[in-house]
This record gives sequence, C-alpha cells and structure tokens, in this order.
Amino acid sequence: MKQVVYTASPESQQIHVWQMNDEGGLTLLQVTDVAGQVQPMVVSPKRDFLYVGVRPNFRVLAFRIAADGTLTEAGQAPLPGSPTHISTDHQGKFLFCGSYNDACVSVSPIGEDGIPQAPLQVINGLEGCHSANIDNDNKTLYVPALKQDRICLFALGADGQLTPREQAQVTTVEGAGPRHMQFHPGGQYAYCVNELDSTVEVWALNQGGGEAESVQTLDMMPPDFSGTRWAADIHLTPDGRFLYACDRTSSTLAIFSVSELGDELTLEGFQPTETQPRGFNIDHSGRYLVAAGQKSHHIEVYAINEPKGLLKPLGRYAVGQGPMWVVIHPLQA
Ligand SMILES: O=C1O[C@H](COP(=O)(O)O)[C@@H](O)[C@H](O)[C@H]1O
Repeated sequence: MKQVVYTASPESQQIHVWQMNDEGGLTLLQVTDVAGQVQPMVVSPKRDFLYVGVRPNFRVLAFRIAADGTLTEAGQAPLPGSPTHISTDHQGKFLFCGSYNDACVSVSPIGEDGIPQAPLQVINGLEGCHSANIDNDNKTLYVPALKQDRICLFALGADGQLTPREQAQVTTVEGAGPRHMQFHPGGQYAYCVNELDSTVEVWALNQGGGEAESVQTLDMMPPDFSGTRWAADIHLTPDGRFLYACDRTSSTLAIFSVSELGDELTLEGFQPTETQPRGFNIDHSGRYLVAAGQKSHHIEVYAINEPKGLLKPLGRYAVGQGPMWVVIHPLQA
C-alpha cells in the first residue's frame, strides 16, 4: 500500500509531505509553505482534499491532493475561532471545528467542489473545546469541553445543524480534561484521552439513541512517573485491536490492547518517544505509527508488532519547527 504522511509545523508555517514505503520508510516529497500557523489537519472522506486549520487569521485552507499525494492550495473559508481540531462528517458534506481558546464548535458546509464555506452554525459556551468527533453512523457528534470535564452530544441533522441529544452531555471525573476521541470499528465503544489526569476512558455508546456511559478508566502513565500529567492524542489501529495515547511531559506513548468487542482495554506497555509528542497517527495498514515531537522538531516512525502492539523504532526524520499534527493518506492503487 502506497501512503503519504502529512505533518504540520506551525512555528515554521509548513506542511511536510512524505511518501511512506511498504517497510515504513519515509522520503520527503514536498514542503508547502503556508501563510499562517498550520495546526489541525484532516483528509476529506473522498480523499481528494486536505483541510488545514490556520491562525492567527482563523481560516480553514483546502489543499487539493494530487495522485502522488502532493498538495496545491485550492480555496479557503473563515472560521469563528482559533482552530484546535477539525474533522468532517463521513459523507464529506460538513466540516467541524473545535476551538479551545474561543470555547466553541462550528459547522461549515463543504461545497460540491470540495471547498469549505463560511460556518452555518456556531455553538458557544464549550470551555476548552478540544475536538469534534462524529460517530460511525454519522448521527452523533461528540464534543469534549476540556475545562468543563464534559463531553457534549449533538445530533447531526441532514442540513448540518447540531441539536443537543436528549442526553446532552456526559461528565468525566473532576479535573480529567477530556480531549481527543476514537471510535471502535464496531461502533459500540469510544475511547477518550483525558489531558489533565492522563487517563484513557472507555465509553459505551448507544449509537441510534446517541447516548454514552463510562465503562472503564485506565491510567496511561508509567508507574514511577510523578510529574505533571499532560496527555494529548489518541489513535486506534484500523482493525480496532491496539490503542495508543501520548503524554507530553513524560514523552511516552502508552500501548493498550483492545478486547474483541471493544469494551475493555489492557495496558501492554510504554514507548519512549520524541520530546513533547502532541500529535501522532497510525497508517491505514495498521502496521506503522508516526509520532511528532513538538520540542524535538522530528517525527519518528515505529513498527506495530504482534501480539501486543508494542512499538519498534524504525527511523526518525527532521521536519519543520514545532510539529504537532500527523495525518496519513492512502494513495489509490
Ligand atoms: O494542548 C493544549 O491545547 C490547548 C489549545 O491549544 P491551541 O493550540 O488550540 O491553542 C492549549 O491551550 C493547552 O494548554 C494545551 O495543553
């Protein structure tokens, strides 16, 4: 499988485009200079655009993805706040943006041409809004508000309007700070990394009804750790068997195996990684993990090994300054 890795480096205002070979090796294809600090990124469901949030002039940029994975800027649209996280619904009709500093989530329509437009809805009052996560059946948007220790549940309408679900929110323990989420392929469970107490929480979902219930919370720190906990990102292998979460103070990746149903995690080990890993991702074959060091200005590729999902370092590469977001895109065969 041919794949391309995109890394966003806001301090040098660059997106690096890397070709990934079958053995997990990377070759630099392109460095795109961007007018602004590039942060969250997501590939459209049709895999023809990379959407990138920039600041201080809050906008989403749309880059057309060529057959070899290289990028050409094709359009842009305003955003209502500093983009902390962007995502789309599974049909590629709407783009969601969560803003931590501006405490809001927004919905922007995506035109037939693939270019996002101005927001059609902005929901305020979400203190520390850190991400917007659509469930597998494209019906419920889960929005963690980190500073309020809650995850808000919104129904997504056909017109893109968000309406609070009957169960409008679920809460974590005080001071947990819910941040980023992943959904099990079966759709019955989601996993949330809590930034402030560095835990991973398993949520049982009632997909049709848009409800959630906490069923397991696991510490993700090495037992001898005594510093300030500062978790960031979370990702699941495509087959749902292994889950990873990173902590920035300790610069570690915690490794979990996932039960077949998705309801139970087992901590398998820890992998020391690049300094201050704020973003990482997993390739589409589920064989490689790529982590970015916000303070090392490098990315590192790991092989995901059976039977426990432990990681083996394969190679590290210099990128731009302050890399903090990683997206992996499979090229058409
Ligand atoms: O990782 C973090 O994210 C928030 C928001 O980040 P921003 O890039 O959208 O400004 C940040 O303020 C918080 O301190 C940090 O832990």
